[in-house]
This record gives sequence, C-alpha cells and structure tokens, in this order.
Amino acid sequence: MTLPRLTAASTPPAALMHHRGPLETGIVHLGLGNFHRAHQAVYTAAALAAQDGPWGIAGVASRSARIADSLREQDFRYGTVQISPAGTTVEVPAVHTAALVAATQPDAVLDAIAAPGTRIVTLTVTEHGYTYSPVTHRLDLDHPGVRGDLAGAPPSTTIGQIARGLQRRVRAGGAPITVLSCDNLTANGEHTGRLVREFVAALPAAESAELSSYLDTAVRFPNCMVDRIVPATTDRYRQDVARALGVRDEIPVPAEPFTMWVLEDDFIAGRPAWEHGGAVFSDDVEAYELLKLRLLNGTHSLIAYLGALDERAIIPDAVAQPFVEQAARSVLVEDYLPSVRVPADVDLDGYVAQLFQRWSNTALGHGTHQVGSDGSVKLAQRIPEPARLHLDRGRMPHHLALTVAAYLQCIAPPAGFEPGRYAAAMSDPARPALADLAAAQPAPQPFVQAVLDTGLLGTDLAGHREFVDRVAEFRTILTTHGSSAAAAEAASAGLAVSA
Ligand SMILES: NC(=O)c1ccc[n+]([C@@H]2O[C@H](COP(=O)([O-])OP(=O)(O)OC[C@H]3O[C@@H](n4cnc5c(N)ncnc54)[C@H](O)[C@@H]3O)[C@@H](O)[C@H]2O)c1
Ligand SMILES: O=P(O)(O)OC[C@@H](O)[C@@H](O)[C@H](O)[C@H](O)CO
Repeated sequence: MTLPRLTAASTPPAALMHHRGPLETGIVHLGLGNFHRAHQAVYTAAALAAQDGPWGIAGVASRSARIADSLREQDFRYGTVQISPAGTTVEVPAVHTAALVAATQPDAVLDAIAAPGTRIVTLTVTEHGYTYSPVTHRLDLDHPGVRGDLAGAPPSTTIGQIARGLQRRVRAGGAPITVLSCDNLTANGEHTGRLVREFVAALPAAESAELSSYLDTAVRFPNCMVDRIVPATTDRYRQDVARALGVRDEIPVPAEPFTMWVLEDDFIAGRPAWEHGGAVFSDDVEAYELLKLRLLNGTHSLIAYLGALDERAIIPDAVAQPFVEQAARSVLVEDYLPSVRVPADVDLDGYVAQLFQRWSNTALGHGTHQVGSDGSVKLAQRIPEPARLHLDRGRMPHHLALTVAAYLQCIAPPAGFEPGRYAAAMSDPARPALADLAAAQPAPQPFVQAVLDTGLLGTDLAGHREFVDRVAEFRTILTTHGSSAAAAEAASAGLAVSA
C-alpha cells in the first residue's frame, strides 16, 4: 500500500509538537542537517507550544537541495524519531517556514539575514564549515571561498554569508540581531564572532568601518553547549515514521532520548522561550562546554577510531568490545577529566555512567565513520590542552597519544595496512595531505613528527619529543598487532604510572 506523503494535511494532530500558526520567521538557520532538526527545532517547538512568538525558522542548506526540496514538498514537516531500547516515538516539530539552498540562492540567504523580522541567525555547519585554520584559529584568508567572499562574489562560506548578510542588514536599517553557533566548538559564540570580525577587518576600509560599528553595538554572539546524539537518517527511520504516523516521510531525523542545551542568555533582539524544552541559561557555559567537548566528544572520537579499526560499523558495537570500553574509560577519567572543571550541578559519576549508557544505545545506529569524520579539525580543539597539562606535570597521557595514533591509522594508514571500510568512509579535509606525508615518511616516528610539525595539533605538541614518540609507538603496534593490542599497551602503561 502506498502511504500518503507527510504534509500539513496528513500530519496526525497528536504528533504535532505545537498548534500555532501560521508562523512568522524570526530565525535563519545555516546548516539544515540532522542535528538542527532534532535539537534546536525541537526546543523551538516546545517554546512555541508554551508561548506564541515570531519564531518560525528559515532553514538554509549549504549545497545539497535534498533536504530543502523535501521540506518544501512536505509543508516543512518531518518526524523526529526518538530511539531507545525501550521503544520508538515520533514527533513533528513543524517550526520551519522556508528552506533555501545557499549554493543556488545566495541572494535569498542574504535577504533572509537582512530581513527586519529576523532576530537570530543560528548555525550547525560542522567544525569544518567555519573556514578557519586549526593552527592559528584565525579565519583562513587563503581559503578560496573566503577570498571570493571578500572580493564580493555571492558568498559561498558561512562566515562570508553572515558578514555579507549583516552588511545588507545595516543598509536596511541595522536592526539588532544575535548570531548563535550550535556547533561542537570550544567557545563557539566567541569563535564565530572573532571570525566574522576578521572577515570584516579584511574588507575595504569604508565597508569595514560601517560593519565594525554595527557589530560593536547591535550584534551578539553568545556561547552555547549542545548535546544530543543524532545519527544520519536511514530507511529504517523512514519505516518507523510510516509505522507510527501512517505517512511517508522522506527526511525523518533519528535521535536519542537524552538532550541538553546550555546557553548564555545574551539575545539582543529576543529569543524563543527555549527553557520550555529544557534549555538551561547560564553564565558558566564554558564549564559545560569543556566537560561535554572533552568527556563526550573526545572519548567518542577514540571509540570511533578504535571501533572502525576493529571493523565495527556503529558506536554501540564498538563500545561493546571490552578493550574499546576500557580505553574509553581511561581516556575519559585519566586524560580528559583532570583538564575540566565540573559545573556545580553536575553529578560526575552519574554523568559518566550516562555517557556509557548513551553510547551503548544499540537501537541508535551512530556510525563510527560519522563520529570519526573531520578529525583534523576536531582533535586540534580537544587534544592539545589536556595533553600539555599532563606533559607539563611529567605524566604521559597515553590514551590521548593512542587517540592521535588511531586517528592517523584510519585516515593515513601506512603502506600495506588496510584500516577497513569504516575508516575508509571517514571524510576529512586533511586526508590527501596526510596520505602524502604517510607516503613520504614510511617510518612511524618521522611520519608522526612530520604530521605534528604541520600544526595538526596546534604548535606545542610537535616539540614534545616523548609525546611524538609515544604516538609513533602506538602506530607501530596498531600496524603490527592491531587496535586491541594498542589499547592493551596504553592500559598497562597507564597502570604502571598510577601504581
Ligand atoms: N549529530 C550530532 O549528534 C551532533 C550533536 C551535537 C552537535 N552537533 C553539531 O552539528 C554539526 C552538524 O551535525 P549534523 O548531524 O547536522 O550533520 P549533517 O551531516 O546532517 O549536516 C551537516 C550540515 O552542515 C553543513 N555543512 C557541512 N560542511 C559545510 C561547510 N563546509 N560549509 C557550510 N556548511 C557545511 C551541511 O550543509 C549540512 O547542512 C556537527 O558537526 C556538530 O558540530 C551534531
Ligand atoms: O562531530 P563531533 O566529533 O563534534 O561529534 C561527533 C559526535 O561525538 C557527536 O555527534 C556527538 O554525538 C554529539 O556531540 C552529542 O551531542
């Protein structure tokens, strides 16, 4: 039987998260991927259910028209499929009012940011989408897209879109606006604000002056910490929606039950009452951010690399291997935990236990290749500071070294080593350059030294000979004896130190 397509008319009222309408657009979201649709959109629906407001979201996809086209065909409806071993529930947020594609509609994107009704621009464009150098943390002025955006081409980068959109906004009256990054980046708001300012500073003087003063007085960039595991969509989730709602949804989003959002309450032009969805407004976002980025995302990366090397397709299957679980606990407790401040209201033991439960959610097929992608941008934010902290105290962070070695083994394996299909499926902008280095430097030590000399993990770690050697030793063990043996070596070295 052919089911009707999910649309406004076919949405079962009980699945709708709110019954307001028609919505006025107050938010432009850049990065119309899965995470936004299962996180911010769901909080916005909860806010609208509790309180009316002009908080419809115009979503902007970067290149692919697939989600934008389907959203329009489905009257901006899609299901969020909440998955746990206990069962599956489906809800329809229904908060989008438009769907644009930046690559083909650059002018419409700038108009949307400039529209006086727009009060917030939000972003989930991946760590890679910020066009900055992981070495200097500054806007990459050599990036062809950034150069084109500065020269006045229709903007193709996120930072170019924001800066050019704000420029159009100033010229349309300069109403205040908040830009909110929801990506997994340390101090994501500050970082975004700094990159936009660097873009503006590189413009001709008159344009730069006009925009700088607008940025100073009428634009805010609050930080926030986002947390919810949202894997990629597969047919299985389309079938879940079909079963639960009796409709055909081409673009459902799977998500775990857990969700968390901690934000600085600095919205110059107002905001939805996201607290009705459980969002927390705090002056101490940094502590939540570091806790999450290191304990969750940092550990997640190690699980993904060891799991992929062990031919595990999904995170729950990876963490179910005792050697992966042991390595995850060690990197979390021994290497990351001493580098973070635990916020007063977080019960640490409960938080850690919950992380392992979340990673073990077998009903949620989070791919090791998805979590392991873009390591060259992510690890630079997560590894160097904790590693330096330990090295400065005279302790080797064995599991951070293992994380780096396992990452390199997935992305730039030595000649003749087959890292497996899940490692091969990890996308990473540095893959070609790292592969060239692996070909040029076949021996582990010179290879690792050459990699760290590129600034892949910032500038300091390349000078820590012992750390470089440790990563190289793990590369040798990974190559000759596999991921389980490398994890065993890290575990025994960690024990020897603590004994
Ligand atoms: N998925 C999760 O579990 C999760 C959880 C917390 C935070 N996040 C954050 O959200 C981000 C996106 O995750 P997702 O699940 O939506 O991924 P996704 O693959 O579904 O979507 C990625 C989005 O980023 C955009 N994008 C990718 N590269 C870009 C570039 N170079 N410039 C501009 N836009 C670009 C794409 O157009 C797409 O809209 C993550 O990188 C992370 O920072 C994700
Ligand atoms: O892309 P990353 O490394 O920032 O994150 C990969 C996963 O760790 C991430 O998607 C988590 O599932 C998410 O951050 C949970 O909130």
